[in-house]
Amino acid sequence: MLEEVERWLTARSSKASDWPLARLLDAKRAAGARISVVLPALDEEETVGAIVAAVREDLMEAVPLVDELLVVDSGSADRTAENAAAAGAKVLHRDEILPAVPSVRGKGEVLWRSLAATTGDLVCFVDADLKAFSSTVVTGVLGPLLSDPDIHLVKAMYDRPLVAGSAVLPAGGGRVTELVARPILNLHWPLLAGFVQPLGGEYAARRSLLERLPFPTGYGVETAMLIDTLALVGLDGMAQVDVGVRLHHHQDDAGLGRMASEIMQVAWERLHREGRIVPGEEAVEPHTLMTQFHREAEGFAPRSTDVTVVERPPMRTLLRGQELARPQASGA
Ligand SMILES: O=c1ccn([C@@H]2O[C@H](COP(=O)(O)OP(=O)(O)O[C@H]3O[C@H](CO)[C@@H](O)[C@H](O)[C@H]3O)[C@@H](O)[C@H]2O)c(=O)[nH]1
Ligand SMILES: O=C(O)[C@H](O)COP(=O)(O)O
Repeated sequence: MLEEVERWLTARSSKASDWPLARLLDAKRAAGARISVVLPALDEEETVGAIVAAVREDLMEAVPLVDELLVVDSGSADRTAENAAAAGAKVLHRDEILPAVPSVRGKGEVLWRSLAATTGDLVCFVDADLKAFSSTVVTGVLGPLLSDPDIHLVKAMYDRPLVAGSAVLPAGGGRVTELVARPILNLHWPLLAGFVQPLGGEYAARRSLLERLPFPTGYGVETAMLIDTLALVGLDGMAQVDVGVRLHHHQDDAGLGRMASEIMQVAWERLHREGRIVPGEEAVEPHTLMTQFHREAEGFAPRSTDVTVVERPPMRTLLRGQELARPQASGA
């Protein structure tokens, strides 16, 4: 590990219990900051309601910490939107935000759109598939931002059990993190090697940072955010907070393979932008049709999926000079 990372780990790591509510409320009042919590959600009817209810009850009704709670529906076919609204969130379908810009699929797309539909100076993102959720995830990642103006992005860190059938193994989750993202970051951005959960979906940031970042529309969004934030604010502008244990819905191996491809593309693209990959005379673009196999009665059947990464420009460039019509939300 680089010495700088060792120093950063000591200086910029904390625990959720280091950030009690009373301290955050004082800091929020002093800073005059508004706080938005955003959940990106695609077919999360089983879990979204409990997460919304916890944030609403603990951080909006019991105390005035969170000012705005938005679920962005990423095109769900189930009752995600209804359940989120019933639990007390504002709910917007991705197509209702910036309607003049046609939507594409993906998590990064809805995170990007959420910036145009929220007003918080601080924005906290939380995945909508978390089980046994505690609102200390939100207070934890807000803590360093509320108490230190030099911090711009705070990621949650946690243990990652792996649920396999009815068994819950205490570790082993975060397979793409361990097999793809961590090796890439260590190889090419060793300053980011101290992040325990670089891919985690629970983090908070200043709007002033988020609106300056490009957003890959899919699962490359967290990898891009770490690399681009490092370039914009430096390692000391980032922090991480231990929030305990995280249980979530696991994707199958094929889904994780496609996620890994997107993460690799986002990383290669940034190496290219940083001038670290110099193309030969005949540059060859990556082949972005990914072939995977499944067993059928006759043998292995190939299935190809387009894993092309689309990138949205920094929201600031889009909003500049434009009057944004804030969309009407369903639910509270
Ligand atoms: O097209 C999509 C896909 C996902 N989601 C939501 O995004 C969140 C995370 O998606 P999920 O499929 O559960 O991701 P993971 O397999 O858990 O992937 C991990 O790694 C990804 C890559 O960094 C991160 O985006 C995730 O937040 C992180 O949990 C969930 O609320 C999803 O409903 C969308 O809104 N739209
Ligand atoms: O962060 C990751 O590596 C992916 O979300 C996969 O996580 P899982 O192995 O816990 O499903």
